Amino acid sequence: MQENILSKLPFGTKLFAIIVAGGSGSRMKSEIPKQFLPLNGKPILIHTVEKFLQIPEIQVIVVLPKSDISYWEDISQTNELIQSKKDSISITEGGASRFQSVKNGLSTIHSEGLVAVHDGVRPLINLEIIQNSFIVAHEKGTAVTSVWVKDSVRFVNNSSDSEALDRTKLKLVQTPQTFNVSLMKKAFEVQEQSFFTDCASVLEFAGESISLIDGAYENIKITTPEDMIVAEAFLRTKS
Ligand SMILES: Nc1ccn([C@@H]2O[C@H](COP(=O)(O)OP(=O)(O)OP(=O)(O)O)[C@@H](O)[C@H]2O)c(=O)n1
Ligand SMILES: C[C@](O)(CO)[C@H](O)COP(=O)(O)O
Repeated sequence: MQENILSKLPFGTKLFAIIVAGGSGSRMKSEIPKQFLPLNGKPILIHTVEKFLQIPEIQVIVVLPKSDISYWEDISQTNELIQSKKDSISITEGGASRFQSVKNGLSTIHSEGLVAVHDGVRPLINLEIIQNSFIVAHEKGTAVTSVWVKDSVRFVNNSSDSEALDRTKLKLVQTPQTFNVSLMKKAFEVQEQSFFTDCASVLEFAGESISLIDGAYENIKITTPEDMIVAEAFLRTKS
């Protein structure tokens, strides 16, 4: 049986997950928002929410565009796990940017604890990474999932000038990105900046140091159509 490493947290520590699914999926160019595309017969967002519901004591906040909330309610009605954990899930309206969507989710949290922010379109996340992110966020305040770059990388100065970067110093950032709730709330009081591509950049701007934890290469963000093929292939290896 798998060890529940979350039992190492102080008794009563409140755990939250903000699953951001408030985007429009413009790069996917699909008819329905990409978070609802079926992956092995089940909407991407349902796969993702199910992963977080594996933690018994968690409160999950799903952030969606206003126009998609009733669609989510329809599709989640037939999901046994989600129906059995209805009291552990709430829905919040998204904002114009990822930063705003996260901020809206965060504003629904009114107690101390730890909060994991995860892209609704990263359905291949696993329980071990989620649990580890909570443990490290408890110890250090921040825990940001990442993997080492595998390819060679070049920094492009302009169309005729680029230079090699040292890939042993480069990591790709994923989600979950997990934080102490009050640290995160304080950091998100700031005015939004154009370089806020994730929560780590917001916390860093607020002067916090970012602890990196190991992610997984399979924890891809479904962004463009070929990502669906990759995600389906990964899921097949698990069934
Ligand atoms: N206003 C926004 C924008 C993005 N997201 C969420 O942030 C995650 C990562 O964003 P991305 O993959 O870029 O999603 P989209 O913004 O939907 O896609 P695109 O950039 O191609 O339009 C997604 O789960 C997305 O739904 C969000 O909650 N609110
Ligand atoms: C948060 C993120 O998934 C980390 O890699 C990424 O920054 C989201 O970026 P996007 O432009 O919103 O897809």
